[in-house]
Amino acid sequence: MSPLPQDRRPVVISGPSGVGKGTLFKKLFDAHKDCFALSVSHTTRAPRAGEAHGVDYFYVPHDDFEALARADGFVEHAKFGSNRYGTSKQTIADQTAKGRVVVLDIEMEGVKQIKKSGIEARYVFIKPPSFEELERRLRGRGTEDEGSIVKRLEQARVELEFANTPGVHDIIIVNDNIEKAYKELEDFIYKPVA
Ligand SMILES: Nc1ncnc2c1ncn2[C@@H]1O[C@H](COP(=O)(O)OP(=O)(O)OP(=O)(O)O)[C@@H](O)[C@H]1O
Repeated sequence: MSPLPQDRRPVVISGPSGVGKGTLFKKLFDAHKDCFALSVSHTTRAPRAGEAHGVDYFYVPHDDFEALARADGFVEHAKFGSNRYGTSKQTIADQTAKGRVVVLDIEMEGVKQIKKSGIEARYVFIKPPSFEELERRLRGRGTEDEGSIVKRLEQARVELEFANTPGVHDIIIVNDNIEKAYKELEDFIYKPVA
């Protein structure tokens, strides 16, 4: 079995949509079986076909979500459209208790909230080699309609600007060559604790 990283703090991975976050953490999970757990978020939206409770999301009624938010049960939460999304403190604690290092795939506002919450975590930002390449990947993935692509690219500009703020992230990895980017991510996560 692959060893756990010495540093057990949750790893927060952010970066613009289409930059390759999912591709990178899937490689990490495949290479190190049973070492990591992707944090499952809570949401008030209805499950889509093929999605499962506890796997893709924890699907909860609006009232339950609000109650948990009031009880300070989330490390970060946000509203997209009419639905709420959030990462519960309990989910992180449960996975950590199982001996896994929790990986959070989170957008910029969530990163800001986690930083404010004072929770111990490591922050990784994945950057595209260029804006044009990001657009090519988003289009190439074929999952988004034109409106969604335009929105994601606008948001990408904001996120890339935010990532320039000194001290926000512990490492910024340019995902140009996937193997090279993966190696950088793995080296960072497995860096011995000083
Ligand atoms: N280094 C790379 N070179 C070329 N293509 C890549 C590279 N890394 C990822 N891709 C491709 O780019 C597309 C977007 O990758 P992925 O879905 O992992 O992005 P993401 O950051 O997780 O996006 P989202 O935030 O929308 O979930 C995919 O089609 C993926 O195969």
